[in-house]
Amino acid sequence: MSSTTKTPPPQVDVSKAVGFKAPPQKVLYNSRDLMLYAISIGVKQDELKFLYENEQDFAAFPTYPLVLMLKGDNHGVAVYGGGAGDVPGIPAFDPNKLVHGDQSLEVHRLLPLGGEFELHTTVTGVYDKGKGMVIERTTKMVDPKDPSRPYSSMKGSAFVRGAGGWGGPKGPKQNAYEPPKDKAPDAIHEDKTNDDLAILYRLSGDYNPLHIDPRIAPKVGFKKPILHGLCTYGHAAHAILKTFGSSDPNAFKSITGRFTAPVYPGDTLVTKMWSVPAESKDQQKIIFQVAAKESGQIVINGGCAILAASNKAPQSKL
Ligand SMILES: CCCCCCC[C@@H](O)CC(=O)SCCNC(=O)CCNC(=O)[C@H](O)C(C)(C)COP(=O)(O)OP(=O)(O)OC[C@H]1O[C@@H](n2cnc3c(N)ncnc32)[C@H](O)[C@@H]1OP(=O)(O)O
Repeated sequence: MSSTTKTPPPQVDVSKAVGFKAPPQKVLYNSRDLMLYAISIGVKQDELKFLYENEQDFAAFPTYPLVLMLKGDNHGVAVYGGGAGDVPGIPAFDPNKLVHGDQSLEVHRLLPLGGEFELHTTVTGVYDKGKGMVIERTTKMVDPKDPSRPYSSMKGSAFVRGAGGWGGPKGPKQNAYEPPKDKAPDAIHEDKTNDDLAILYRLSGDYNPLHIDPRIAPKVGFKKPILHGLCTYGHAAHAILKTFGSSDPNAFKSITGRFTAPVYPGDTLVTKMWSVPAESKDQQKIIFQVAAKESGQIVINGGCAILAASNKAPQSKL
């Protein structure tokens, strides 16, 4: 006879978890990794600089460092935000219940075309959201020979569904960027994704089975494997840089956004962009949202990117 028992809330010790510094994580990549990433975030042959190593201005797409946090082939398997019990004070949990929550990236220096680097990561927040637990990490990508000048800073959160209710802090409210009221987007970029996109994107290094294994996704409430959040995020970053930054990697300064609903491979990603006054005259500030056309759901909300100012008109102004 079967009986249903409610899973007890996890025993979380915030004081042990927050401030925990993970051991430096060695990461490496080469130009092939950069090209694979670029093609899987929707870059096409009209921007060969991200796809062809013989182009004079061949460059890394600026959001590439985000991939490194989850690049599995450095470890055999990637560590999904603490699921393996690698963070003191957070008991191991089912990694399939984890989804990517929020993400931001700040670019400090142009990325080299390859090499060996280190990620220095600190757990900066653990929150009880009732329906789930949020684990926030802040990571710097550095050259170990020159760690005082990081290439980028990244803050990301993992949302562990069903792991809330342990009486912990709720955390700060999201600093959500809202599109200006009553103003149509300045540009809209549509990307029809391929049904097999998650299978391609995972080769960048995030081998999470949630994105490929049809036996796992339904067990955790998805009708089929979902797309990697960072793949959708890359599509948005690409739409923004292409439209407002003339595809110049030097123009990309920062990006932030929250994953609000799952994307299924094959969905059409619709990135709406609003150019709003920036804090400095050297910058452009772009508020953005991404929706999946098929479900009609907003899949990235509260988005904002900062680019260097440009005197060129947006490429696909409506
Ligand atoms: C460094 C990080 C590394 C992470 C590793 C990632 C590995 C990858 O392989 C995994 C992935 O790529 S998964 C794919 C991308 N992510 C998704 O698809 C998630 C989509 N979002 C959802 O499903 C829901 O918003 C959901 C489920 C997230 C929340 O929905 P609900 O349960 O309905 O919650 P809601 O009622 O809307 O809000 C409750 C409280 O939670 C906060 N919150 C909501 N969405 C959040 C999110 N996305 N991130 C962080 N916090 C979030 C709300 O603010 C609310 O809290 P409060 O009351 O304090 O405001």
